Amino acid sequence: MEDWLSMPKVELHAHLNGSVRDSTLLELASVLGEKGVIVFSDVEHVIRKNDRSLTEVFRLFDLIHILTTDHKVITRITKEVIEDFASENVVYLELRTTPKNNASIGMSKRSYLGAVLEGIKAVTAVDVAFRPHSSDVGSQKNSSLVNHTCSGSARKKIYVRILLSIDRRETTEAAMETVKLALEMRDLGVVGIDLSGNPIVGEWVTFFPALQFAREQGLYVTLHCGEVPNPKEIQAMLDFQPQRIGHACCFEEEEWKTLKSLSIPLICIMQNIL
Ligand SMILES: CNc1ncnc2c1ncn2[C@@H]1O[C@H](COP(=O)(O)O)[C@@H](O)[C@H]1O
Repeated sequence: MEDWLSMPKVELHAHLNGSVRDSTLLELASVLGEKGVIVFSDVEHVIRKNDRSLTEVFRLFDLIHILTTDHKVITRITKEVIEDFASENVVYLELRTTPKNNASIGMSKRSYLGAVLEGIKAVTAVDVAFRPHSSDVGSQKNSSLVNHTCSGSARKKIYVRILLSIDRRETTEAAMETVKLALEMRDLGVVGIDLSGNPIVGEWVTFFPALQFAREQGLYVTLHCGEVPNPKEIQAMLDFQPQRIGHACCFEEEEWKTLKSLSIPLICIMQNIL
């Protein structure tokens, strides 16, 4: 394990709310428990549990979203997640997250992303290089997001890029809003769009217009694909030819062949197996 930890790594499939420390989740749950929003003893074992079915995983995400839906908390978890990956010697981190609208607490997709960006800026334990869109390379915006040491001594450095996720529960309009936000925030390091969420929910036809628009505008697209057997959707996703595909654990032989012939990189196949 120590060899793995010391090795420099790239992390291409980290979901922000899927990477929160258990200790932070328990702390947040305890605060909400004290406020009477949730019953702590009902959720403690859900957080502490290790092996989960896909259904349990998505139930846990619903719980995590109750615990983390607040700008300050989003900023905090972003900072912690980056510092945790850096401490494991991840040198390049693609962090994906689903921008959320929640009018009851004054949260819009834009303000959610703002809280994420604040979290990146708040990292102090390591230097963060947060590359802007190529047209702005070398500009002030870039350097303001890189932490420097006064002494000049070598510090750990992590490159961070953001992907905005479309949740499969979302409508075409909501998906389009996320893509437009990604375009707007491109010079702040948003490099692409991800399609994720519970694989038994939603239809490809709902997300296709937004994903197509993202691609036309030059954003990279990565798709969660084949997490459950769904040959029609898998074919449509392969026809789309995204930059990356995640999971693919229910691919049939022909689908593997197509993936290989199209040279689409596959990421995160182990998550489902483990
Ligand atoms: C197990 N495999 C998976 N398959 C599909 N979607 C997944 C996932 N793991 C995570 N997510 C997606 O990431 C969200 C949590 O992070 P954010 O709120 O976006 O930061 C989940 O709600 C789900 O939409």
